[in-house]
Amino acid sequence: MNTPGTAAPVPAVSLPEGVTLGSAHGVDAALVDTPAVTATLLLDGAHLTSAVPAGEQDLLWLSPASAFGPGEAVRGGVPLVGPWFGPGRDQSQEVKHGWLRNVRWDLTSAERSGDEVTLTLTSPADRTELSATLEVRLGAEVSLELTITAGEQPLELEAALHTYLAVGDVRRIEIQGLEGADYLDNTRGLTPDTLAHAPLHLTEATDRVVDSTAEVTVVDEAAGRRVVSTPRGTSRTVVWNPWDTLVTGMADIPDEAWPEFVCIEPAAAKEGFVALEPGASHSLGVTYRIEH
Ligand SMILES: O=P(O)(O)OC[C@H]1O[C@@H](O)[C@H](O)[C@@H](O)[C@@H]1O
Repeated sequence: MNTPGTAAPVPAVSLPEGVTLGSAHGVDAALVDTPAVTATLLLDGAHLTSAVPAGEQDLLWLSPASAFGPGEAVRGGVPLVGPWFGPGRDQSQEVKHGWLRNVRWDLTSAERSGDEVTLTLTSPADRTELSATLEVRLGAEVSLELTITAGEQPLELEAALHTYLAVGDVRRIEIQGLEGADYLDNTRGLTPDTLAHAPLHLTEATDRVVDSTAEVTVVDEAAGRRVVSTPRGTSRTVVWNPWDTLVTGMADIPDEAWPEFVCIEPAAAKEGFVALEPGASHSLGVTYRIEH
């Protein structure tokens, strides 16, 4: 077995042209480079940290101050949240957002069709309360599908794809698709509220669990693009940015970097959790498309 960051891991699966196993940020990673896309996926947390469709800027933001390595929660990209969200529905969990992002995953398949690559990873077998599979499709569009299967006990599953979308300036984006939806405001102790019947513009620290399964479009004038986020198998969409007020308490985001991202998180969270009988599965996914 390799020590992360010292040598390329030996692939247990055959890798198509355009996919290599190597190192990124000092840890083991699957690296994708085809005419359609370049991407980096860390095996710690099955964490997609970069996805650059040809001719585009990175879909994803990654903090220059992020930690990397076994057990670390990477700041940016697409952290996998689950099997609970935040502190859990009863607020009792010490590890925020669950453990999926803190464990090492196995790359179990890498396939290429044309210039599109699909990577499949599985959660470690010693976590028996559930097994999880992440399928990441990388091409002109970027798609993730997280499937969770309960172990021998019923599982009240919360999960999210905690995507950090890179934006030109979060103060100038427009978020379309959530108009009129109910939400819980996590900056006000989960107070229930309702979004206006108008596109959303962020003006302050925002942490909202929105009761919506709709497609969301982030209109990013500063970057000259729109990012369309199409969720599947979700019950909620979380919108988060710490702004200048909350970023000061976060060691892994430089104080001046908060305008560079918005988290739009397809989720099954809070009362939108999924009740799984032993052995039953649920899939939650999202597809990203960049438009001009
Ligand atoms: O710092 P973490 O654990 O990655 O979480 C970041 C944010 O993630 C969001 O999903 C939560 O709604 C926020 O409350 C939280 O602050």
